[in-house]
Amino acid sequence: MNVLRQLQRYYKEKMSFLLLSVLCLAAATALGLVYPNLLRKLIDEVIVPKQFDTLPVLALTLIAVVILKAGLLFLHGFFGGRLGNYLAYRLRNACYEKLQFLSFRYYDTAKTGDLMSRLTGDLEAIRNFIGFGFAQLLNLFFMVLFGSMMMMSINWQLTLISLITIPILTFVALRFESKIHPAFQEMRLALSSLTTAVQENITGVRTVKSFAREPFEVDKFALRNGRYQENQVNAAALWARYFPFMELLASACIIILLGVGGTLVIRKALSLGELVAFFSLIWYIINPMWSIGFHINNYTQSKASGERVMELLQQHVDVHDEPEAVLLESQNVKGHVTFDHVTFAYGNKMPAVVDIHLDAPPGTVIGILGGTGSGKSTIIQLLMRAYDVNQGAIKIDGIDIRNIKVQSLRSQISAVFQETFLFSSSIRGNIAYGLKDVSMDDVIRAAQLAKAHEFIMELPEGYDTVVGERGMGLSGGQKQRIAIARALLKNPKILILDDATSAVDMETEHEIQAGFQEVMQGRTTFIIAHRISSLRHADEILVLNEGRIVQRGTHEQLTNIPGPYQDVYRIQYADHLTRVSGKAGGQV
Ligand SMILES: Nc1ncnc2c1ncn2[C@@H]1O[C@H](COP(=O)(O)OP(=O)(O)OP(=O)(O)O)[C@@H](O)[C@H]1O
Repeated sequence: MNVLRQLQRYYKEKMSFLLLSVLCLAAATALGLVYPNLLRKLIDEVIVPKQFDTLPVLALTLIAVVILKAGLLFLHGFFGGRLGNYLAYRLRNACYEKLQFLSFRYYDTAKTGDLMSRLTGDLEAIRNFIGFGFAQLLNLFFMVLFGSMMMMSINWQLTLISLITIPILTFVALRFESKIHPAFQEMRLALSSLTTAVQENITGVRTVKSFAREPFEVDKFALRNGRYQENQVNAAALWARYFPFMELLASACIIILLGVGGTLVIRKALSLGELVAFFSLIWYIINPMWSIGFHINNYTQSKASGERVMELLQQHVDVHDEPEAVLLESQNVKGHVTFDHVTFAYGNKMPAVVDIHLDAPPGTVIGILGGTGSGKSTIIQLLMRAYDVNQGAIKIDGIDIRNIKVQSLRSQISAVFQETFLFSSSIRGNIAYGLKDVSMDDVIRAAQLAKAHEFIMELPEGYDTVVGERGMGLSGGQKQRIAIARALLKNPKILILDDATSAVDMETEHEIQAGFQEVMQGRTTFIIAHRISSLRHADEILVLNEGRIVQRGTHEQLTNIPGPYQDVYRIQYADHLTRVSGKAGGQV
């Protein structure tokens, strides 16, 4: 019950619903005991002595009991439903909130399909158990307790003899529980691997098709589907063995009761009415034993689900606000960024960046150039505090970013990445993402600066055009321009362009950059680019190799000294340089 106890904090305000639901069910169960008593009275006091005058009273009592019991069962369902849905609602919100605040480190390895199945299937199992299963499991106990007490009051010897197989039933049920629980855990894992396969396939459908990997994907899915099926079959085999055995034991109870009870009636040690009442009461013991498997199964499923949901909710958030963290007020932030000998490694890997040292006073433009995997994006990720540095410190206006509230830090930074994510909403909504009270004029101005306005106006519904999931229907360059407009509209103190213009042609890039010059006055900008043309106006350019800064300086300085920057410059400007030197040669 440990995990279910942990879940209590999500429904403790509605604990009264749980109590009411259990009470109503227990009362309905207790009321059910009136039936065998009525039967006994009917046989012993009406039918056998032929005293029919009490029949109407008995009939009316029966009707009243039926109505009352129905009312109690309704209330059990009502309170249970309210409780289960309240818990599911709270858990869903809590999980979603957790997902928002979990750090990038978690998402480096998280699987979308697995998370989706926690938020759907697992939550549903918990909702069912807390809403109904728990009360019903308790009710089994009440049924056995009330039933055996009543039977004892009629004839305790017959009760003990009839219930002789009950310990064996309990033992079998508990053994079954210990086997079905791991089987269910396996099943849930297999299901989440199945949903992960579907989700990844849909997300990466273009890649799959372009590599003609459909047959491979089908086989991969079939393999996982096979594993899921195998798990289902294993669980079904457990059930299949369990049920006949339980039936055998239950039937043994009935046979013993009929044999011994019948003999007692013949010897007049028991009345016929008592035997019939006994026969009806024994189901108060057998029925719970029958369904104990189902309820235990329900319990184990929700326990496994609870563990998976709690595992998500208890994930450590490694980037979080320190108690004394300060809030950055937009109007006071200058945007002075410093990296003080920063070193960082992802997990146990080799450091991705080593001893990075830089000073970017407000309004400066820092260019970062380097080969693939040289650590350019890592520098940016660290500045946004996606990860905490291992050594050194990053400061904004002299404050270590670990001492700044994460949200207020990120609200001062706008980043445009190489890969643009667009939400399935209108273009206007995408540009104004995360901002409140933005006027249409501001949205248009940002789009104009990002050179997106013209193509947006050509779309069927202009700024109200709804883009498909992940921006389907737009070209890579168009998506990038929308992302740039989004970043510009935020009006940040620090702007990061991480290969942000890689998907637009040189001419558009030039135009966008001209726009940047205008809006980036007084803002600190980091530009990561592979094209020298994007970096040449930077105040300082850092050249990275294997996580270390191997060259730094302005474009003019770096082109004049031999080194990687000059090499890249020569390659990218080969045509231009040949033309220039050709002209110079001709003139000589
Ligand atoms: N989330 C991550 N988890 C583990 N290792 C990572 C992660 N992101 C990057 N790395 C590793 O860190 C190193 C630096 O990566 P980074 O993304 O900073 O390079 P980059 O210079 O931006 O490359 P590119 O130009 O290809 O984008 C690489 O060795 C990369 O494999």
